[in-house]
Amino acid sequence: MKAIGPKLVIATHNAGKLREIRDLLAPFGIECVGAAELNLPEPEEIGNTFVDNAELKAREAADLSGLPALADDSGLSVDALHGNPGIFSARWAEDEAGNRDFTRAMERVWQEVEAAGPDAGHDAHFVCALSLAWPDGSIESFEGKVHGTLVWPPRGDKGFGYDPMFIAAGMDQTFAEIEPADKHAISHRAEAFRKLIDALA
Ligand SMILES: O=P(O)(O)OP(=O)(O)OP(=O)(O)OC[C@H]1O[C@@H](n2cnc3c(O)ncnc32)[C@H](O)[C@@H]1O
Ligand SMILES: [Mg+2]
Repeated sequence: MKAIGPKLVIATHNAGKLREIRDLLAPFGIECVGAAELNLPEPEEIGNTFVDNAELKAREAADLSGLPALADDSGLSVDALHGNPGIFSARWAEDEAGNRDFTRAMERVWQEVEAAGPDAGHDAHFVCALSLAWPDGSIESFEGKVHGTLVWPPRGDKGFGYDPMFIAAGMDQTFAEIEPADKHAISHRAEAFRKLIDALA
C-alpha cells in the first residue's frame, strides 16, 4: 500500500470522530486536516454498507482536495433491532430540519429494544469502516467491531453519539464514562486503525 503522509485529509464532519482519529494517528507524525477546514461538502451517504459509505466519503474528499483522504463510516448495530440503527445511526438522531440530537436517538433505540421484549436481550456492537483513498483512484478499506451491551439510562459525558448507552464486553462503565485512551484500547475505530496501520507497514 502507498504512503499516506505527510498530509492527510480526514473526511468527516463529526467533531467527536475527528478528535478520536487525530488521537489514533498522533504516534505516526501525519499532519491531519479536517474536511470542514477545507470547506469540503458532506456527501450524501447512499451506500448500503458501512464500507460503501466510507469509500464514497473518502473518494469525494481525495478527488476534491488532491490529497489522500481517510473517511470513517460507523454506527451502532443492535441485535434485538436486527442490526438497526446500523448505517442509519446518524439519521436516527435527525429531526425534519436535519438537526441531530443523540439523546433522542438513544431514547428511540431503548424504546424499540423494550418493545422487542425481554427475550431479545440487550446485545449490540459498534462497527467502524475506514477507507483511505488516493487522488490517483486507488482505495483501501478496513473494518473493526466491538461487542457489548446496552444500558439505560445513558451515563457519562465523555465520547459522543451513542457512547453513553454502550458498555463494552468485560467493562462496567459506558464508553462515555471511561477515558478516551481506554476507549482507544478496545474500540471498533481502534481495531480498524490497527488493520490500516498494519497494511501501511
Ligand atoms: O459522516 P461523517 O461526516 O464522518 O460524520 P457522521 O456523524 O455523519 O458519521 P456517520 O455517517 O458514520 O454516522 C455514524 C453515527 O454513529 C455514531 N457513532 C459512530 N461511532 C461512534 C462511537 O465511537 N461512539 C458513539 N457513537 C458512534 C455517531 O453518532 C455517528 O453520528
Ligand atoms: Mg455521516
